[in-house]
Amino acid sequence: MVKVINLKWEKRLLTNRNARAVALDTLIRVLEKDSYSNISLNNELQKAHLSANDSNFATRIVYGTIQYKIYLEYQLHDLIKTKLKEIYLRPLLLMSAYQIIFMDKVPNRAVLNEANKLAKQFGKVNSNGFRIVNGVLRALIRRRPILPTLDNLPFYLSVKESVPEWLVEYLLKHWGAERTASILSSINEPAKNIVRVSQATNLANVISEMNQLGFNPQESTLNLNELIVSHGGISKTSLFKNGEITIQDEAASLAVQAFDFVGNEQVLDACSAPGGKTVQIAENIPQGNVIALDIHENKLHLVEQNCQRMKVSKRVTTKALDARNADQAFAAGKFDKVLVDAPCSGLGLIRRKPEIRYNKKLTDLTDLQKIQLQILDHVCSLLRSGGELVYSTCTITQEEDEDVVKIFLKKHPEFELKPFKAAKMQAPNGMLKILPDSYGSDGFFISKFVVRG
Ligand SMILES: C[S@@+](CC[C@H](N)C(=O)[O-])C[C@H]1O[C@@H](n2cnc3c(N)ncnc32)[C@H](O)[C@@H]1O
Repeated sequence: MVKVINLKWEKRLLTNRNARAVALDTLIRVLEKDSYSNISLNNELQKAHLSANDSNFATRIVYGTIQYKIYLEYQLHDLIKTKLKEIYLRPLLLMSAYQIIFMDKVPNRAVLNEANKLAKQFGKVNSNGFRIVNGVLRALIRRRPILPTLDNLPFYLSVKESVPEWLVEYLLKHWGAERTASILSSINEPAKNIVRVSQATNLANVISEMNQLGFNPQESTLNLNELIVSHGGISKTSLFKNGEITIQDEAASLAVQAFDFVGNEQVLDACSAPGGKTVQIAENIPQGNVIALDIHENKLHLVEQNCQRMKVSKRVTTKALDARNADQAFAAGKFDKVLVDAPCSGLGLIRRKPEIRYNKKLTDLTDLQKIQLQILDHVCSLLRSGGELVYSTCTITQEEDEDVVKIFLKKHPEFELKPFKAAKMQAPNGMLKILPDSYGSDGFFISKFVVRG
């Protein structure tokens, strides 16, 4: 494999070795102990006190290794001739393979040297782990990356895009070979840095300030108040701290825009944490109120923090409640609008959260469908006649999206789908599905209902 070697990078990497140890510690937790990547990485970064560059380097190794786990395992599989007994070995081989194959600026000999040292540091006394690591990585460097043959398309795509085979088969069944390949390659692209500008703020002023700060904001294709910025770090700006902008995907924010607001409504946000859409609803109803539920009491402080920062707290009340009990807690017909942004498989978010792909299985889709339908069953009576119900998910599966709509309508013939316009998007049949390759946004589903007149 030919790599362009940047000597400045090499020197920096060799003098700052801790980044890789942080990455390895994190990956041991995530890959061998099923911990969450963001929590484990934050904990390890906090302990290590790395420079900003080294933190970025460790972060890239962790997320890249997780993102390409299946692909990397395939590269290493026939090079590993012995049982990997020590817990650090598999994560170390995977993260080293990631650097060799994907990080062009990192010289292979730096990867080898550092892997060697980490093997000695993490291995037991008298362990021969460093020899295994050395042998496998040298063999990998000699050989080019490989892929399975195309004869078995699901397996080929599973390895190539590092997505479990069941999910590839699912996509193939629903969208065919060409679209599946497009969806899969798009979810491995870097996620956009995207912000939503508060409706209480002047968009032109925000754009001008972002330009001054070097964020080079660009218009979103989907949405009016969303801006794509050139790089991360926006949450450190005063625009963010003062509640003029928030971080919200351009497809996700369409769900609230599917409502036709008057401005004084009573709204129920049935599944609200961390509160992105609660804030957005509150911005639309200067004389109204939102009740924001979540089953997990410990997540409600995120909703409250978000509302406070975005200066809409006065119009929001949070309440820990299983939405499946909402019809016992509130009077029938109390609300003008109800949003069910349901718990779901989250498969529309794979680009942002690479491990989602490994945590889900086919049966989850129907298990989640049951919960989604139960929530809808128990909130729909809370809507006043003429009120609007929006059901949305951050997934793209038929079971959790169109099938939920179909089953709900069958059980509740008093409801019908309502065509809607949300920012730059139209949903003439009352449903809008955005696949991750359509606009480079999250995959998202929105449906809107009204009580039949
Ligand atoms: C997709 S997230 C909501 C995201 C949120 N609407 C936003 O825009 O920030 C789904 C939320 O539903 C909550 N949840 C799951 N089951 C629930 C239930 N039975 N009742 C209420 N909330 C539930 C989860 O804790 C999670 O916070």
